[in-house]
Amino acid sequence: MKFEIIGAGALGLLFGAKLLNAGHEVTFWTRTNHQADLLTKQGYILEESDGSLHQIEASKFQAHQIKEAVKIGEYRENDWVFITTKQRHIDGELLSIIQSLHGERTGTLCFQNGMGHVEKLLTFLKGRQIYTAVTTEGGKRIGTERVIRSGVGKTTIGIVERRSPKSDQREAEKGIYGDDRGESLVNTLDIAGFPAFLSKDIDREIFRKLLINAVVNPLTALWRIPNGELLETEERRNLLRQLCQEGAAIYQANGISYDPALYEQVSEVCRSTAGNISSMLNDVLQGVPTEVDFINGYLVEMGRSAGVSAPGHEMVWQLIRGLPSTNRISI
Ligand SMILES: NC(=O)C1=CN([C@@H]2O[C@H](COP(=O)(O)OP(=O)(O)OC[C@H]3O[C@@H](n4cnc5c(N)ncnc54)[C@H](OP(=O)(O)O)[C@@H]3O)[C@@H](O)[C@H]2O)C=CC1
Ligand SMILES: CC(C)(CO)C(=O)C(=O)O
Repeated sequence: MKFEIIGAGALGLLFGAKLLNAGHEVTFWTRTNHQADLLTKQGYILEESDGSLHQIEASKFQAHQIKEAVKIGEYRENDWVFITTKQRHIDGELLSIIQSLHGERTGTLCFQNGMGHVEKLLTFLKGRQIYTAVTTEGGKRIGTERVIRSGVGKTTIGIVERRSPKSDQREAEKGIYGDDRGESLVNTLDIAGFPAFLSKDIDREIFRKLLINAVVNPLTALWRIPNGELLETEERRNLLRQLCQEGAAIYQANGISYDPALYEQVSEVCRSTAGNISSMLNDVLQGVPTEVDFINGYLVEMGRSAGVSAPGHEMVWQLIRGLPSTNRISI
């Protein structure tokens, strides 16, 4: 298969490496010319979860700056465009560039945590197949030259539909080739080494992950602790419980189904990813903007529109937004 990967960060490089090793064609589209140059000169290293190192030879793939896509990418005969940038990178400019990478039967798969990007994609890429991946894979990028797979996760994909009365068109598309295409991607990912599943109800997975991220990410980022340490004290567990309860009330008011054993589910994620630095803590430590607006911010707005207040989520949202980008005070 032919893959275009937009965003050669942690997740893009991880998926790209293993798809290349499985014999697929991969082109990386980077924000800067500098990164594309380095990748095409030196390749990069994948450090697997068992510590083994795999050199990804530069001769095996292409890498270009995204701005080149309009010139050289127009209507390529590709199978999939993977969007592996952060939420905040998906703006009008990127969306119109993404359009030029689509051939007749290209599918789009987006990997972002949080909410907001899907609606943008559905609006911009009208008539295209948009899939979402909900993944618990853990990728960490070290410079341009190395990506670490911190844990083997599970990747669930599904075709998304517009959450508005205009859903008829998407339903029709799904009927034509949606599930076949998804199934073939799931098999490809599985063979490449990513445990993958096709969901007929991807919204359920998306909302399940949204709540997990809304509870784990801001608290780990504020307390600067790995996920597992959230369960260590009564104070931390109490706040975890409060955020779960508020999330459940918001979902209930919006008619979104959720697992009643939410706290246990979140605790299980903390245990199974105990050593992980959450993506939000990682962003805070690197001094780059977090995805809190698309996670807790989104949840608070959902609550407001249904008349449900969520003081805990509102507070952690604002606390994260207010964090300084560097530690300026030393004693
Ligand atoms: N890492 C993980 O394990 C997981 C991540 N996710 C989600 O996946 C998404 C990506 O995460 P992650 O890979 O960690 O993020 P990274 O920050 O590592 O990667 C994002 C990449 O996108 C690039 N980029 C930014 N703007 C553009 C653009 N206009 N065109 C092309 N590339 C661009 C960035 O380039 P530059 O560095 O030059 O700015 C960067 O290389 C996030 O939404 C995250 O929530 C979900 C599950 C797990
Ligand atoms: C599941 C969790 C919390 C794992 O770290 C995650 O998705 C993240 O860090 O963004």
